[in-house]
Amino acid sequence: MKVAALIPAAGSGTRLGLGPKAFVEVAGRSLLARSVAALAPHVNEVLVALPEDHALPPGVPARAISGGATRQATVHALLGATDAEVVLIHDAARPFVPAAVIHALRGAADTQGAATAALPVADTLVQAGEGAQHWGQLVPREGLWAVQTPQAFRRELILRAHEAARRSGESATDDAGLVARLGHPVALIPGDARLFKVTTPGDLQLALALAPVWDAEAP
Ligand SMILES: Nc1ccn([C@@H]2O[C@H](COP(=O)(O)OP(=O)(O)OP(=O)(O)O)[C@@H](O)[C@H]2O)c(=O)n1
Ligand SMILES: C[C@](O)(CO)[C@H](O)COP(=O)(O)O
Repeated sequence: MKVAALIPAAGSGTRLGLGPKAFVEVAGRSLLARSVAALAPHVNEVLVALPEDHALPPGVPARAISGGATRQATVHALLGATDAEVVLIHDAARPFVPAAVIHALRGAADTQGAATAALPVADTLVQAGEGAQHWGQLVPREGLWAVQTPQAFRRELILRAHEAARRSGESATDDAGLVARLGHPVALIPGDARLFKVTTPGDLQLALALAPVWDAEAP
């Protein structure tokens, strides 16, 4: 069965403030290069979507297309550029991807069609009340998970979910959410704290601290 890794990397990195985020380097390797290197050994092809005016850096073993105006549009373009039966969709902005999570997702996609990495929420949650920064109502955290990537799908299913969203004009912050909207179950696979998304300057500091440990453990 042909499996593809699809890596949306076309974002502008506004919150990080260092230009297109996928090209930002952590300990000598870009976020994009790290994500590709983590997924490539587990799939038959790697496809990345880049900002329109950017080329794939040398030495990154992938095929590149141009992304869209939103993450959802970018993933839709990636889905149209592969004929793989199973796809692993993974944010370039999550550079540390444990192999065990990839294996678990692959298995779940084969048996259940759709699966995402996710972690049970560990903090107290509150809905802000009047004024964005005032305590409103406590949100019980039991049963709540924070969703990560990779997310794994039978391509036919995730493509159907994206097409349905296009037709209805709906958007979602991730791909598993679009599948759930079809009424199809999505398996929650325990992710990993190291799969955090590099979104803000603070996240980049965490990535810089983790990289030497991660690189020392890499096979
Ligand atoms: N039009 C877009 C927007 C986002 N992404 C990708 O989706 C992932 C998650 O998005 P996010 O962390 O929000 O990245 P940016 O959109 O670059 O960040 P910001 O919102 O701060 O601009 C990233 O790998 C990003 O490159 C994409 O491929 N195409
Ligand atoms: C796909 C995602 O990483 C799952 O948590 C997340 O929804 C992306 O959100 P962003 O607003 O594009 O950063």
